[in-house]
Amino acid sequence: MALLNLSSSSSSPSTSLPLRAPFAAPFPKHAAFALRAWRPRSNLAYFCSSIRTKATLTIDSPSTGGASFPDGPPRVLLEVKDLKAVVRESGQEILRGVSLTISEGEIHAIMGKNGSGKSTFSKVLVGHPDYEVTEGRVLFKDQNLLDMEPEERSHVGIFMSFQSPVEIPGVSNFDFLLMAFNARRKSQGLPPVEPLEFYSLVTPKVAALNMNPKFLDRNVNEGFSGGEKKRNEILQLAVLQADLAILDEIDSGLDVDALQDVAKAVNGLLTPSNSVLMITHYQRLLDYINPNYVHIMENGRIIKTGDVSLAKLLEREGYRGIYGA
Ligand SMILES: Nc1ncnc2c1ncn2[C@@H]1O[C@H](COP(=O)(O)OP(=O)(O)OP(=O)(O)O)[C@@H](O)[C@H]1O
Repeated sequence: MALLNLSSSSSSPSTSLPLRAPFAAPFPKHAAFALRAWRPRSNLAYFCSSIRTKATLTIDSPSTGGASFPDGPPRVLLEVKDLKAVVRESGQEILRGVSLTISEGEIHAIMGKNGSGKSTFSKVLVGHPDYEVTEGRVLFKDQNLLDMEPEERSHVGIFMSFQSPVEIPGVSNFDFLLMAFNARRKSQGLPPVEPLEFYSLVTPKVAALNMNPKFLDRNVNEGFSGGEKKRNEILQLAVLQADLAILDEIDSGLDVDALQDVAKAVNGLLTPSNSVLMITHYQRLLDYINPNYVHIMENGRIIKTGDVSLAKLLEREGYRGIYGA
């Protein structure tokens, strides 16, 4: 069992958290879950705008037409087939057969009315305990994701930014990031980094997000405004990185400047081999993070897939326009 050291208010470790124990104290259930859903990667990320022009051969979308791949088609990262899931407690079916394929270097956006199942889908992907998968399959890098514990999912490369990031009283942002970063290193057989070295690693990322460095000393999300929480989520992603970043409404609660900072940071993390799945209600985010594919979810299924013009149609005409299209 991996043991992580946490301090309550400074960067010097003092208490231990058993990472593998499900939702172990002292973190609230969802905080521990969130921690385990992260997967950092040690290589330096770099921006490659060319990924936005890549297309996949596996999704029926207008933007695949005529695509050619001199180096071969991009590798499929995530393949979801006929995924059905219920709320564990009540048995209520929420996902009713979701199918979606994401290849390396692609940005996918999921849009849909309130309650259509978008967040549930993303939470099921990271193994949220509130839901039980009843049918379907999910392969991530050719491995059966559904067989994995949430922690393993983070180790194989999935990060999720939650719609409502949790507060973790008594744990500083810096300690939390360091702990998560070192947990990942441990899973890769690497030695932990010391706080001083980590400080040099994290401060440029804080600056890139236009965050006040004082946020590193504050307890995780405690007293943060909605927008500050969202920036903080992206800081976590920037530090930990992932092969697949699932971003659930990162644009909600952001002012115009914050939206640009966050979008810039996300764009800066993209490489030809990683991917983003973002959930959003609004076209404005897609102006900054340009998706290859836009999916519309309705009643627990993806009912339409297209390019960014689908989001523009939605903005113009609402869901009536989509259903009639
Ligand atoms: N743990 C749960 N217990 C009971 N109902 C749930 C649970 N999780 C999801 N649901 C229900 O499933 C439906 C889909 O919820 P979900 O949060 O996935 O929707 P969404 O598309 O993300 O909505 P929004 O755009 O409003 O965020 C909703 O009716 C919601 O109430």
